[in-house]
Amino acid sequence: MTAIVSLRHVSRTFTPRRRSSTAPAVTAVDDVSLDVEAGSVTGIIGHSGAGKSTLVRLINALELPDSGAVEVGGREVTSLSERELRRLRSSIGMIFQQFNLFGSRTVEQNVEYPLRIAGWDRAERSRRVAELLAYVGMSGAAHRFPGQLSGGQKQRVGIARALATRPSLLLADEATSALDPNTTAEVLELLQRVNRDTGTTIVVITHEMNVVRSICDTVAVMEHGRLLDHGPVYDVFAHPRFPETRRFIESTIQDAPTAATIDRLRAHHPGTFVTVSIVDSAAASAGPSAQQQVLETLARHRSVSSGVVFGAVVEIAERPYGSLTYALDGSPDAVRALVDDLAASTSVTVWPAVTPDGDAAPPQPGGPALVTTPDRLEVKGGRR
Ligand SMILES: Nc1ncnc2c1ncn2[C@@H]1O[C@H](COP(=O)(O)OP(=O)(O)OP(=O)(O)O)[C@@H](O)[C@H]1O
Repeated sequence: MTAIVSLRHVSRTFTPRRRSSTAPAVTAVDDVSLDVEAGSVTGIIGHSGAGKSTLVRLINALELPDSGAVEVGGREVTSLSERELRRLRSSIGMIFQQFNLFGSRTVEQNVEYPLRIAGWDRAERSRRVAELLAYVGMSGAAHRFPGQLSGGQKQRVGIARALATRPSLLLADEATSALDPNTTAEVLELLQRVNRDTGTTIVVITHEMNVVRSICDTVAVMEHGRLLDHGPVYDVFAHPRFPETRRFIESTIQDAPTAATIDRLRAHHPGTFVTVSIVDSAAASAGPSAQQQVLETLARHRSVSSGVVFGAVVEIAERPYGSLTYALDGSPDAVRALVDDLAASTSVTVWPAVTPDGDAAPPQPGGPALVTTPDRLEVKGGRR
């Protein structure tokens, strides 16, 4: 794999313009090293102020780093002349949250604009514009003005315009943040199609993990200018190293039942509740039904009866991710042995047991649950 963008220890600090200002300097990007692989869809996720837009401006050379190296297409940006910088900028497609279309020009003229700047002749321009509008499903709106379009349609035009000169890199800065969920899904699908059809590398800047989960194959999490987790999307979801990343994941996926859900389920199901993770285990590649078969076989062997009471499984990067929760009924020793069997290959959460009179034995419902993994045994805290 080759990197189309390579950042090495890049920092950018903004100092107040006026000497008299008491505002502190802000390090918007702080010692970031990151490769964007050619042909990938890479997500950069972070809250407002994390430094995402500054990172984008460093990639398209609208900002230069105070220290570190930014390489785009194999060329170090600080070594480029003003003319080369302009050429680099125009070779990168950009789409924006607020679309940035010319309100006084038609859809067709908006898409044609970068081709004019790049010096394409009239016949070529008109062929290319027709092709692009057909590709984004906007042929019927060629003579309309942006003010007559919905947000989703405006973004389709924005994408057509960004692709006009066939850039190898497309930067999408919060491209779906102004759109409703259905329109967001349509625009993300279009971006994914662009990536698959043309091999264009796409860098998606977002504060929504849902966007990352939908189309990215790699993700970088930013906070206070620093890069936290970074890697293939599935790996970051499966093994977040930072609590901020975990919180982003929880904002898009409920990958296990909450203690309150467990309490509700107990009203209908007896037995010991265990939540078995479908992450990074053999079952993760084979899917939830394979995991269920494994559990049923082990349960029969231990004379424990089992039934699924809750499932939280989604697909990430075309692999299943989440958990299944079972009610296990059998002697305490047999259940314990079964949990040990399961924990040999994946992470297992044992929810507090229930006493014969129906109350949860200590620890109380909502209290700690015992988590067993192949290499650790720990008590997991409180209500989630
Ligand atoms: N030109 C500038 N001058 C001074 N401070 C700036 C400048 N650009 C960015 N900053 C500061 O740098 C920090 C990071 O800003 P940046 O816009 O890169 O974050 P972001 O993650 O894109 O946030 P948002 O999603 O709100 O745009 C913020 O504290 C911001 O105020």
